[in-house]
Amino acid sequence: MYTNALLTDLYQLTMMQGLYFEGKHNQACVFDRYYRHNPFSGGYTVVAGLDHLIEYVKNIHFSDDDLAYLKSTGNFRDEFLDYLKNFHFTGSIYAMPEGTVAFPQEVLLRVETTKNESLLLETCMSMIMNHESLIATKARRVRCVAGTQDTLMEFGLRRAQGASAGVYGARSAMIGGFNGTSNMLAGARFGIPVMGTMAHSWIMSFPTELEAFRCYAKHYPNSLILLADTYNTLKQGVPDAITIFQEMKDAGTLPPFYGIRLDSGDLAYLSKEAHKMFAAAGFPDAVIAASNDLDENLIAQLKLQGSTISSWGVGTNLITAKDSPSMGGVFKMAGQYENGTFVPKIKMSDNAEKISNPGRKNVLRIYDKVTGKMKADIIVLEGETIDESQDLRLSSDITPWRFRIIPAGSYTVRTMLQPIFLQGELVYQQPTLAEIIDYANDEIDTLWPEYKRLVNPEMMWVQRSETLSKLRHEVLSAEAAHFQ
Ligand SMILES: Nc1ncnc2c1ncn2[C@@H]1O[C@H](COP(=O)(O)OP(=O)(O)OP(=O)(O)O)[C@@H](O)[C@H]1O
Ligand SMILES: O=P(O)(O)OC[C@H]1O[C@H](OP(=O)(O)OP(=O)(O)O)[C@H](O)[C@@H]1O
Ligand SMILES: O=C(O)c1cccnc1
Repeated sequence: MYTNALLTDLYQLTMMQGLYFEGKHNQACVFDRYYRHNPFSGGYTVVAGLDHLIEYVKNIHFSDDDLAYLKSTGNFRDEFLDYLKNFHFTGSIYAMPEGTVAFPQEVLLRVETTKNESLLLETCMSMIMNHESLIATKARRVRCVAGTQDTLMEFGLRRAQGASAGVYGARSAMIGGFNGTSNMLAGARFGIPVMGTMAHSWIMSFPTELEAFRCYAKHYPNSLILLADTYNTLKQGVPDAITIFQEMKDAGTLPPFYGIRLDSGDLAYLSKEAHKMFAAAGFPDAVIAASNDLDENLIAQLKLQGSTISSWGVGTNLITAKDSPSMGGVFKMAGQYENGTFVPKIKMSDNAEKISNPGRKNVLRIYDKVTGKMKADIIVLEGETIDESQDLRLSSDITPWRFRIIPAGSYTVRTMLQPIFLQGELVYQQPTLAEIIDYANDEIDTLWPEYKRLVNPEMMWVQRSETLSKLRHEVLSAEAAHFQ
């Protein structure tokens, strides 16, 4: 059987073989994972994918079939393939927990291990974390406009780009604040509440819509969301739903949660009219659910238009992150050990934004002590601390004339990267999905609304510490000296 060790790019394996024959494969090094722009032109990213990444790292090894395939490509020598037989992860990983809100340029995850292990991890790690963080962020944007009371149902499996995207996307949607999914495999694997209504095919399978509704109510009297738009929503769907609700009310079987789903037409208008009709018939608490290519922008629009929808099915636009379909997280080397000494490394670029930060780093998050809201993130060298009893000066090394003083005693500091693996051992107590969801909900509350708005959000202040700026300047100058 092939394993996920092959879930990588050819060049990682050819570089690994090259380093192996050069005797450099076990050279210790440090890699950082970070990204440069928030997806959806938003103000934040919700970190997700760590659980999946841990499974991948724990299990990484080459099977006989993997090795036979590598040999068959003609690129790899027997001695290297023998070395791969015992390959496993021996290093350390530090990461922001799932559900954390994060910002461009900051280290989301740091890997300290051998060169070859770092190379092998890069592709799959990036794939997992880019995808899951993207979907969690999209879901959070939807939750932010839906408010805390509305129900959000993830309906995207049929439009997902493959099984993995559907299943892990459903889990990420939960981290982003959804209430449940229609995806049964995600429900089974992650314990996510499964939710759903019915398809148009159910309605079309009966001589009349009324019979379709009545039959559904007979089999599922406790979860009764009737799809009301198959023929004519206001002239037939809603009146038929009222007939069924009345029959159940008369029989004393009307469940506490009942209503309709709209899947076409003007959702604002139809929901308002349907609500009026339900209220007039004595069913003011009938739930109105809606779907149809929804996303955070449409939901915000529908709310502005006074829709009475309180349950939203969101599929395609969420599961494919349609308006921002990839997250550009990268994995860059920040340094390596040469003859026992750590040598910080930098990736140069003509584009200043793309020049990487050297060294072993962490992120310190500054919160207002009274409000608990986030004020800034400072990318520091590992081990750097901030004394909360001193004034804190926030200023960027790019625009040093712009600065802000945070008075002593008015702020708290939190270290963002937590140890996940140490010397190959998993040391992280993996939270349950329910715990991650609670944490993610608390995390988003640390942002003022200005950072969460859909359009032109405020950008979180992220800066390098003075020590890191100095190191970066030194490494940059030393590199530049080579070609002067
Ligand atoms: N009041 C509204 N304001 C803004 N957008 C809306 C409103 N009502 C619906 N929409 C959105 O408009 C898009 C198109 O809706 P429309 O009803 O034309 O869909 P449709 O799938 O073409 O309908 P049908 O299934 O009847 O062909 C959908 O994304 C839908 O969510
Ligand atoms: O619109 P999305 O956000 O992608 O949400 C999922 C969509 O999937 C279903 O439609 P589909 O036409 O596939 O099947 P149906 O016959 O059940 O409506 C459902 O009715 C939603 O419209
Ligand atoms: O249960 C539903 O209503 C549902 C599930 C998947 C896709 N669309 C709708």
